[in-house]
Formats: sequence, C-alpha cells, structure tokens
Amino acid sequence: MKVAVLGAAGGIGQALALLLKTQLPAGSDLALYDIAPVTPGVAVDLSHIPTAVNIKGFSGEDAKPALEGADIVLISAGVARKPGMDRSDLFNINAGIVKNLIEQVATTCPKACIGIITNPVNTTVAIAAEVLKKAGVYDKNKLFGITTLDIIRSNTFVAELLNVAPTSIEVPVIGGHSGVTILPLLSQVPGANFSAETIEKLTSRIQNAGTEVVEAKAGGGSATLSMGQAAARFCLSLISAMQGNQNVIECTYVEGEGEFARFFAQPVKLGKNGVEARLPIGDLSPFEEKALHGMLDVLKADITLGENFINN
Ligand SMILES: NC(=O)C1=CN([C@@H]2O[C@H](COP(=O)(O)OP(=O)(O)OC[C@H]3O[C@@H](n4cnc5c(N)ncnc54)[C@H](O)[C@@H]3O)[C@@H](O)[C@H]2O)C=CC1
Ligand SMILES: O=C([O-])CC(=O)C(=O)O
Repeated sequence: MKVAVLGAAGGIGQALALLLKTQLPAGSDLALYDIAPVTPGVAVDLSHIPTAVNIKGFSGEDAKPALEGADIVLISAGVARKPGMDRSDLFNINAGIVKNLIEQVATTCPKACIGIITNPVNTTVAIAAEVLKKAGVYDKNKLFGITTLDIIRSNTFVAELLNVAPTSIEVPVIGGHSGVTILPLLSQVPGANFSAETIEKLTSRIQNAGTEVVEAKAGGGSATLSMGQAAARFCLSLISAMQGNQNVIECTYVEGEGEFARFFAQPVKLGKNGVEARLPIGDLSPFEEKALHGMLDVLKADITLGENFINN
C-alpha cells in the first residue's frame, strides 16, 4: 500500500505524515510531496521513527515522483484562512493548485483513491472530478472530499455535553464542508435528547468550529492538528476497507445519485475500490430537514463554481 501526501510540509501535512508514519500497516510506503524545499527533510526526520513504514520526501514543481504507484493520494496543498476570511476566499489560489496536482495524479496514478482536504472542499472536489473526467480517468467511487473533521468535532462537543467518553459518540455529518452546508444529524445520536435551543447552538458551533480555530490562532492559520487526525482516520479506514475489512463506514463528500446535489457528504460503505455503497442519510428531525433544504442553493453554487473553473 502506498500513500502520497501532497502539501506534506504544511501544518496539516506534517501532522498527517507523523500519524501515518506511526499508524500505517507494516510494509506500507509513504511519499511526502510539497513545493517547499524542506519536504525531503520532513521525510528524513520522520524516517528516524522506528516503524515498518518506508518514507520518502520530494519537493519542487513535479509531484510525479511521489505519485508513482500510489494507491491513495491525500491533498492538503494550498493556502489556509486568516481571520475575517471565508473558505470561499481561498478559491482563487487553491483552485489552480488542486487542478495542477490532479492533472499529475491523472497521468501518474489514475487508479488511486483521492482524498481532498484543500479548501473550499465543496468546490475543489468538483474541480478534481472535472479534471479527471477530461483526462478520461474519473471514477466517482474513488474521489472523496474529506469532511471527517466535522465528525470528530461533533463527537467531541456532543460527548462534552453528555459527559460521556468522546470515543463512544459517532455523529453523522452530511452536506458539505463550509458554514450552513455542514449539517450534523444530532437527532441520530443515541441517548442525546437535546432541547431545541441546545441543538441550534450546537449545530452552529459545529458549523463555525473552523472559524473558532482560525480566530484562536490569531492569523497563524487554521486547524492543522485536529485535521491531521481527521485525515489519518479517514485514510486508515479506507486502507482497512481496501484490505478487505467489511462494514467500514465513514461520512465523506462524494458524487452520488444527485438527490440533493451532485456532490454530497453522506455515510458510505468503503470497500476494495473506494465507495462500495452510498448509504441513506436516515430519518431527519424537522430542524434538520429545514437545514438540509436551506443549504442546497449554497452547496450547488459551490459545485458549479468548480465545474465552471475547468469547463469554461
Ligand atoms: N477539509 C478540511 O476539513 C480542512 C481543510 N483545510 C485546508 O487545508 C489546506 C492546507 O492547510 P494547512 O496545512 O493549514 O496550510 P499550510 O499553509 O500550513 O500548508 C499548505 C502547504 O501547501 C504547500 N503548497 C502550496 N502550493 C503548493 C503546490 N502548488 N504544490 C504543492 N504544495 C503546495 C505549501 O508549501 C504548504 O506547505 C488549506 O486549504 C485549508 O483551508 C484546513 C483544515 C480543515
Ligand atoms: O476553517 C477553515 O478554514 C479550515 C477548515 O476547513 C476547518 O477547520 O474546518
């Protein structure tokens, strides 16, 4: 199994690389790529950790040496938010970065599963899909927007309120990955009978948790360590499913049947070739129904922006 991390010298990339170096199955290969010249050094640094994971670092304009033979490609290359910015403000720079990297994926490892972390995820995933389609290698079961951070945040905040172990909670989060498009399904959490007021406040906190970190870091970036953990969880789930484990389920932003929007975060069953089945979102409370229908214009516009970036 080979995993390539693109953007590996960044805040997320380094945290993710550390977690993968220590948690990938024995015998795995881990390739780190970033335009920053420090990247081979990040790999040398991590190579001193005694795990059976082979690690190599690559820098410069060419991502292909890192991508050769990759089974999974995780992309966090790009710029992060500063206070006062919205995720959509990152589009101008990050759209081109994702386009360029996905073009290299399409020619070097077209069968790899791809996890997009770079914001705005609602849009960058659409960009990736259109680039892969143009290259004739798009497989909608192998392209994921990584929304796991929304899930782990929800788990943490709900566990705090219920005063239970954080690891005992699993909140499904559907929609997309920005503002109102992030919809935690709190009504589906067993044992959580929150009041309407608590649900409203908690939903809003989860939707704005990225901003909570951006403001707390006061100009020094956005969530990196929790995102590293979230991406590592997603990657390890995917690997587990690719290796034949059954019933590996994660919420992730994928192209589905288009019932709500072309791309939509929902629970999926992962398997040997990426998405094995898209699972129903289940019963929604009236509050969640309203929020779901309220988000769709925003989500669809985010997706169209990405599609037009490649096709117009
Ligand atoms: N999906 C999610 O839930 C989350 C997404 N993010 C997003 O992840 C992205 C990365 O965030 P951080 O790691 O904090 O930023 P960072 O600035 O610490 O790291 C980004 C890295 O990308 C590299 N890079 C820039 N252009 C590149 C290119 N053309 N090719 C290769 N590498 C390139 C930079 O050299 C840098 O090392 C941002 O867009 C951020 O908004 C952040 C948190 C959560
Ligand atoms: O808020 C940001 O800019 C980074 C992000 O996506 C998150 O922390 O959820």
